[in-house]
Amino acid sequence: MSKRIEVNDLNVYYGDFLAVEGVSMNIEPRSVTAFIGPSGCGKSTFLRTLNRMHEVIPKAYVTGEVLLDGDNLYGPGVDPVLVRRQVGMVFQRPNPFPTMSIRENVLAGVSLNNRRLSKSDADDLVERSLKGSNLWEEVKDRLDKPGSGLSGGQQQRLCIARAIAVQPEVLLMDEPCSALDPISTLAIEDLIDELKTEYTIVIVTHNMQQASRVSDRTAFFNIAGTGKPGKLIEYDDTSTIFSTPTEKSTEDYVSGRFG
Ligand SMILES: Nc1ncnc2c1ncn2[C@@H]1O[C@H](COP(=O)(O)OP(=O)(O)OP(=O)(O)O)[C@@H](O)[C@H]1O
Repeated sequence: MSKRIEVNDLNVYYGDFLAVEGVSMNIEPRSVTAFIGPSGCGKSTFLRTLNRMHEVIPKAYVTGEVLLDGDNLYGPGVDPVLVRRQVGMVFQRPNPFPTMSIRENVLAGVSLNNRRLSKSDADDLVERSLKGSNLWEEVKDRLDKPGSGLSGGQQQRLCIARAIAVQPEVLLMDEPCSALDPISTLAIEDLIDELKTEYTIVIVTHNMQQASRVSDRTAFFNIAGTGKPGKLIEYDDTSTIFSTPTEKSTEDYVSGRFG
C-alpha cells in the first residue's frame, strides 16, 4: 500500500500561464517528502498534479508524465477518479462534511467510490481508520455526533481518517497544520511519522522546522519573479537540504534570508 512516484519533465499550466516548469523527480514509497519554497512558487499547484486534482480548474492542464509504480497517471483512458482513490489528499483547512456524523465522514470517500459494505465491515473500517489517524480513543463514544463538533486538530485527524479509509497508496498533504495550534500540529506530525510505514507521503509546508522534523527528503522550489514559472531548484535528503545544500538560493531560503 505504498507506491513510488516518478515525475518526468512536468509542465503545469493554468490556461496560457506556465505556473511550474520542467519538474523531474522521484518520490520513494514509505517515506515523507516535503515541498518547500516561497509563496507562489507552485508547490500546491505541483502537488495537485500528483492526483489529477489540478485539472479540476477550467483550462488547467499539464504536459509530461507522472508515473505511479510505472503507470502514467496522465495516460490515455486513465480515470481521474480512480487516480484520486489511489492518491488521497488532505487540505490546509480541515474540511469534514459538516452535516455528517464522525462515522459518516470516515466512510464518505468509501461511499463515493461505490463500495458496498456490510454494517460490520463498515464498523471495522471506521475503527481501523480512526485508529490509524490516532483519533479513535477521543471519538469512539460519539461516532454519531457531527464531525464539525470536533476541535480543529481532531477535525484534521478525521480528514486523515477519511483519506486512509479508501486505502490509498499515496497521501498528499497541503499545509495540513497551518490552521492548527502547536499541540495539534505535533499530533499530526507524530501521525505522519507513523503513516509513512504504510504510505508514500508528500507534504507542502511553510514551516522549516516541520519539514526538518517530519520529512526524509526535501524539494526546494523557487520562482525568478512574478509571472515566471516555479521550478524545482534542489531535491535531496532533508538533512542535506538543511545543512549543506548545493544551491545558494536553497541555503538563503532555509536559513530564513528570504521567502
Ligand atoms: N486557480 C488558479 N488559476 C490561475 N493561476 C493560479 C491558480 N492557482 C494558483 N495560480 C498561480 O500559480 C502560481 C503558483 O501558485 P501556488 O498556489 O501553487 O503556489 P504555492 O507555492 O503553493 O504558494 P503558497 O505557498 O502561497 O500557497 C501562482 O502564480 C498562482 O497565482
